Amino acid sequence: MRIYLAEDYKSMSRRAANIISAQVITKPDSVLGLATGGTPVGAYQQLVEWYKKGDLSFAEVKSVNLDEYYGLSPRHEQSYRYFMQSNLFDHIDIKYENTHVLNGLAKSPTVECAEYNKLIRDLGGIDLQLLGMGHNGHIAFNEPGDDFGLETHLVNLTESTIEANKRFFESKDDVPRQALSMGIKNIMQARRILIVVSGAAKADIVYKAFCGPVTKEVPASILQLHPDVTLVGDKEALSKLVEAGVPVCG
Ligand SMILES: O=P(O)(O)OC[C@H]1O[C@](O)(CO)[C@@H](O)[C@@H]1O
Repeated sequence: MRIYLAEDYKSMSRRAANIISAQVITKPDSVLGLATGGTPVGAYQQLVEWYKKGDLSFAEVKSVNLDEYYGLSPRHEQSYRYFMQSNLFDHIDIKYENTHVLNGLAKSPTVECAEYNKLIRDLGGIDLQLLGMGHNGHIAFNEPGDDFGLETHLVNLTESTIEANKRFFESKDDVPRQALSMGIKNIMQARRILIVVSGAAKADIVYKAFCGPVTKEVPASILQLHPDVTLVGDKEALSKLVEAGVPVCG
């Protein structure tokens, strides 16, 4: 695993965007696994900036997103489809039909999830998977205790995730209680993984995930077993790793 320590959120975002753009430049038809949440927003802004300068094209890129709230329409401002359009897709030359986000209004979550697994396989798998990490160690919406062997599935969100995400909604009651999410198995099958973390509130869970035991109670800890993971974080989020003497690159 490579760990990059960045001075602040902006340089963390720039480093993450560098890794994504290197993937796209070296393989223009890459399949990118994309993430939502607050942390990757800066990396998406940086990619848009480089695209606008003419340094980067996503014309052949295909994308699959990690997750979507179950019950939200893609047009809902807090849906992850909406997030991806407004933070990235609407500003670059990726083709809409090459972008894939789970359908939060699917009548049958079972069918939707099975089709998504098939889609990922038909695309040839994910070249680079971008991840954020929840305060309880979740990746995508794989919550503590979820089976590591699961593929895309319907998840009941934990109280801690609902609490953390209520900032995006008018009230806590508006936060959906379920989501469709890629499973740990889909994530671990990606060829490369890039995980971004920011802020002091993530320091403890980052330490547990990367220095603690691999356990279902900390879903991100499974990443210790992936052969190609890059962790990019700012000083605050990586502080406990640094204190423990884990080697990091600047
Ligand atoms: O980057 P943030 O906003 O801390 O979110 C962390 C994680 O939580 C989620 O937003 C889901 O709650 C994930 O998509 C993300 O990886």
